[in-house]
Amino acid sequence: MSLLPVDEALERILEGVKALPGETVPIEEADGRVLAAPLAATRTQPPFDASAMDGYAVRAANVATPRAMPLKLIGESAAGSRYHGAVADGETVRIFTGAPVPEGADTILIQENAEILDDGRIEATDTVAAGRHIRRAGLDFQKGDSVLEQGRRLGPAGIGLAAAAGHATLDVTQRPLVAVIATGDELVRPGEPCGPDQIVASNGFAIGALARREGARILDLGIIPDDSAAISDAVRSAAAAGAHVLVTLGGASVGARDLVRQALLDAGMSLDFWKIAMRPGKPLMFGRLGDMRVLGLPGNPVSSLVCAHLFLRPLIARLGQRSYAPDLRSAVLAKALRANDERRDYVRASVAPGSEGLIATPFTLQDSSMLTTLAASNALIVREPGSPAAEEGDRCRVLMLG
Ligand SMILES: Nc1nc2c(c(=O)[nH]1)N[C@H]1C(S)=C(S)[C@@H](COP(=O)(O)OP(=O)(O)OC[C@H]3O[C@@H](n4cnc5c(N)ncnc54)[C@H](O)[C@@H]3O)O[C@H]1N2
Ligand code: MOO
Repeated sequence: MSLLPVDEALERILEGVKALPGETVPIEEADGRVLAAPLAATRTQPPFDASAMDGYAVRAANVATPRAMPLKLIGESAAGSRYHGAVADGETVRIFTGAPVPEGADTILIQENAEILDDGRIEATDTVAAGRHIRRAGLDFQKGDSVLEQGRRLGPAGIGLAAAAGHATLDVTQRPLVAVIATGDELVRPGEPCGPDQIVASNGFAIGALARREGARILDLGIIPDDSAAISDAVRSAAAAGAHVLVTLGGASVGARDLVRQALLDAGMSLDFWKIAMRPGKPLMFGRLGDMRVLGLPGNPVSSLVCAHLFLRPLIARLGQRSYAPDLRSAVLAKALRANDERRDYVRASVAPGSEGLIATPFTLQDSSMLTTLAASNALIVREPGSPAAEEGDRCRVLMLG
C-alpha cells in the first residue's frame, strides 16, 4: 500500500478547520495575542500641533536675525494645560515638550538658544526656521486610521500603540486548547525515580512548548500506561474539557503495545489516515472525535517534534485565525546525501550563511530517538521521495526551524 504524501496529509488535517471565534481581553493581558480584527484609532495623535522641545513658541519672522527683536513673554503652555490666546509679532509664550503650540506661533526656539534679558524679555541667540520642533496634529495617526492589521501578534510596541489609539480592551483570537497525552509503561516524569527499563517522558514538554509558541493553551493529561481503557478515559477527558486538538504521543506504530489507535477508535474517533510518506514520522495518525481533531504523533522524540512542526503548528495557526507559512529556503549541501526511498526525508542539519548563500550541513547520525542532534539543528533538509543521491555543493531545500 502506498503511503500518504506529506502535503496531502496536511491538507486532510486542515480540511474544514474553522477559525475559532475571537474574544475580548484587557490590554494588560494582550501580550502575545493575535488581533482578531484590524484596530482603528479612536483618536488623533498628537491631537494638536505639539512642541517637541522645551523653549519658546515664536514667530519665525521675529527671530530671522539673532538678537534683532527682544520678545515679550505673555504666558506659558505646558503639557496638559495650553496657553489660551495667540502670539502676536514681538511676543512669545514659554512652552514645554508635548504642550500645544499657541495660535500665531509657527516655530519653537529651544531654550538653549534663548536668553532672558534683565527686563524679562526673551532674545533669540540663533535663528529658527518656521515649523521647527513642531509635531503636527496627526503626525503619528489620525482618528479612524487602521493602526494595526488583523492577524498581528501583539508585542510591546503594538500594545503601546493600541493604548495610545485609545483601546482599553482588545479583540483577539481565541487560543486553541491542545490536550496532550503521553502513553507508555516505560515513561516517568523528569525528576522522578526511573526504573532500569524506564525512560524520561520528554515529548510532552517539547510539544507543549512548540504549541504554546504557536498560540495554544495546553491541557497536559500526563502519562497514561499502555492500557486501552486508561487511554480511552484520557481521550474522553480531553473531549470533555473542550480541547480543540488532542495530541497523543507514542503507541502509534504496529507493536502489540501500540494501543493508541484502537483506544481512540473505541472512544469514538473516526480515523482519517494512519502512516504517511515521511521520515521521521511515518506512523503519524489523524482522526476526528466530534469537533476535536486528533493527531497521533509517533513516540520517538525527533519524529514527534518534526511532525508537530509540520502538522500541529499549521493546525493551531488555522484555529487561531492566523496564516502560517513554513520557512523554506534554498541552501547548498556541505556533505553528500544518499538516495532516498518513497518517503520524504527531513534531515536534521545546521544551516549557516556562506559566500554563496546558505550552507546546509547534515548531521551524520539521524536516529529518530536523538534529541541532541535535533537541539543542535536549526533546520531540516527536505528530500523529496525518490530523490537520487546528492553531492556536496548540490542545491537543497531547507525548512528553518525558527
Ligand atoms: N515493525 C515496525 N516497527 C516500527 C515501525 C514500523 O513501521 N514497523 N515504525 C517505527 C517508527 S518509524 C517509529 S517513529 C516508532 C513509533 O512508534 P510509536 O509511536 O508506537 O512509539 P512508541 O513505540 O510508543 O515509542 C517509540 C520510542 O519513543 C519513546 N517515547 C515514547 N513516548 C515518549 C515520550 N513521551 N517522551 C520520550 N520518549 C518517548 C519510547 O520509549 C520508545 O523508545 O515505531 C517504530 N517501530
Ligand atoms: O518515522 Mo520513525 O518516526 O522514523 O522514527
